[in-house]
Amino acid sequence: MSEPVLEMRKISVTYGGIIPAVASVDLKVEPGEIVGIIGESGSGKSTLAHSILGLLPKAAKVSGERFTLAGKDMLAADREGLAALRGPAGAMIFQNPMTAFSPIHTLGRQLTDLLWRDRDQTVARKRERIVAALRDVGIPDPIGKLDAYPFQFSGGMLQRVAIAAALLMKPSLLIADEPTTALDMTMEAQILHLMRTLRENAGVAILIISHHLGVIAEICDRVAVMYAGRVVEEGSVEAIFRNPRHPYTQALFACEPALIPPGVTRMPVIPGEVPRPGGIGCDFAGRCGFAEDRCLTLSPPWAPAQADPLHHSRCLRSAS
Ligand SMILES: Nc1ncnc2c1ncn2[C@@H]1O[C@H](COP(=O)(O)OP(=O)(O)OP(=O)(O)O)[C@@H](O)[C@H]1O
Repeated sequence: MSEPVLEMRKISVTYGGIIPAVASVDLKVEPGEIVGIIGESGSGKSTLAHSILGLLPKAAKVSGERFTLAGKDMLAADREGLAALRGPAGAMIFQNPMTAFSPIHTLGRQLTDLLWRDRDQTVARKRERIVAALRDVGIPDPIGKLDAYPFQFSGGMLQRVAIAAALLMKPSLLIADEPTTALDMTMEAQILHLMRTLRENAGVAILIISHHLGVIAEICDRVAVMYAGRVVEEGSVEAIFRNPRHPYTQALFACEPALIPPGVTRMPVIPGEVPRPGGIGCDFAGRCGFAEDRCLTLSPPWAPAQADPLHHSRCLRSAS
């Protein structure tokens, strides 16, 4: 079996203090796999994504047992080493594609700059690669677009260019942080279709973060649910959506507008706020409708579901 593109074992991240924003996370992404991360605001999704690409602020500390990206040891790498891995090992696309580009340079210039590593290639060869990448993501008249500026594109078209930019560097892992949140539904469907095509044609693995459960259900093979810096449930997309086991995952689904039954007129919310991790017992106990006394004092184990050993959750009720 081939090596995972990403492997994190007991990885924690702090922003300088002692309370972790990401706490002892285990996560694997296999080649060509699409893995989704869901969770409320503040649950640590972006911190996790930024740790993979060495994009955390200087004061942040990453620790744990094992952290590899495309076979490279991320725990052993210094800031320069992590920066060197950005591009060839992992690349990221963001919610707002406008922020990914400089407003004052043409796309041709900005995409050529990304190929600085390929010093032995002529300008003409780089141009050919850029035009091919833009064509691959469905940009019409790619040669004509090289002299255009970012503001001349719609949000959806610019997100396509951002994906082309990421793929130009042939990354093993593409990280997409809310890639369709700023787009309308038609554009969203096109971008999701594009990402699936890229996985099929280029074999790129994708880690996608989204608040939008419909996006996750549509595109992912596997899903990890984050709460207070931890992964509290993980399994195939079918397992998570058909049979969510953790009360937090169930609560997230109960708040998803598309899944609310007809006749319910008030939008449900999960009461309370995401706590900082590291307390005693289960981090969700204070907000959980099923909490028992033991949930306040015992740490829930990471336990597989009886019917599906690849579906895990971190809850005393589902473990017993
Ligand atoms: N630069 C930072 N310095 C200090 N703390 C931070 C920093 N960035 C994030 N945090 C804290 O880390 C925790 C996790 O935040 P993070 O942004 O990773 O969550 P998230 O799930 O991505 O949320 P959102 O969906 O709103 O982006 C939060 O408590 C947040 O306040």
